[in-house]
Amino acid sequence: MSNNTKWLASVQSLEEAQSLNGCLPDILDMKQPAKGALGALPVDIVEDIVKSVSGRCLTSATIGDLPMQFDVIEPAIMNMVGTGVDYVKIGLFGGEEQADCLQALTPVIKQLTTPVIAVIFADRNYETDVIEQVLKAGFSGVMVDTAEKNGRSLLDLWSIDALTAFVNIVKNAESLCGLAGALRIEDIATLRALKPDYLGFRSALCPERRRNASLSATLAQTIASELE
Ligand SMILES: O=C[C@H](O)COP(=O)(O)O
Repeated sequence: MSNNTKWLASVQSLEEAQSLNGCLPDILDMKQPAKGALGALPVDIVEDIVKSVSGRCLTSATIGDLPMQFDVIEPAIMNMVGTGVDYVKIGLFGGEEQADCLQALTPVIKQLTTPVIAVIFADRNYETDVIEQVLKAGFSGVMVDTAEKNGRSLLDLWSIDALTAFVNIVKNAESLCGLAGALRIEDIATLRALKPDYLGFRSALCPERRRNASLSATLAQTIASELE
């Protein structure tokens, strides 16, 4: 919720996390890109990374690309909370069950001390009041990302007007606001001008934007410098 846009880097292993020791992001995010947009890493790997980071930056972890069913999502949130991560991120993949699932999750999310971030997707369809539903459900932040990792970026899918409206609604609700989705280093200046709290990166950290490959600390350094 500050005026300076920070950055989030998604890593898929302890080795990748340690390769960023010289230029840690504001949020070190843990996910398994090969398993989807928000593919989950095993909890023991998340625990190892949280220990290795040891409070030098914030951490987040995703729970996987899961159906919008309370009985599936609630235990996955609790498992990830148990790792000691600073934020848990859950993807809202849309569909008829989503509104009921959000309602059922509300008391769980509100009583957790670990903040939970909702991720919506620029390439999914939602009820028109989805952001309001998310804000009411007690999430500490809302990110927009892309569900299909097919090369189309957030800026290919949403206009600047739509992004501005999103950032303003989320920030006016005093909730954290993040933008992600195959962002390119060249997009940083445009997106930063909208004043989101975070920009999130995976593809841009990887040589040739191959998000399942290993990330490059040099690309991470470039992103960090752009955001300085
Ligand atoms: O949360 C940020 C995501 O990891 C972004 O991944 P991406 O840049 O490959 O779309």
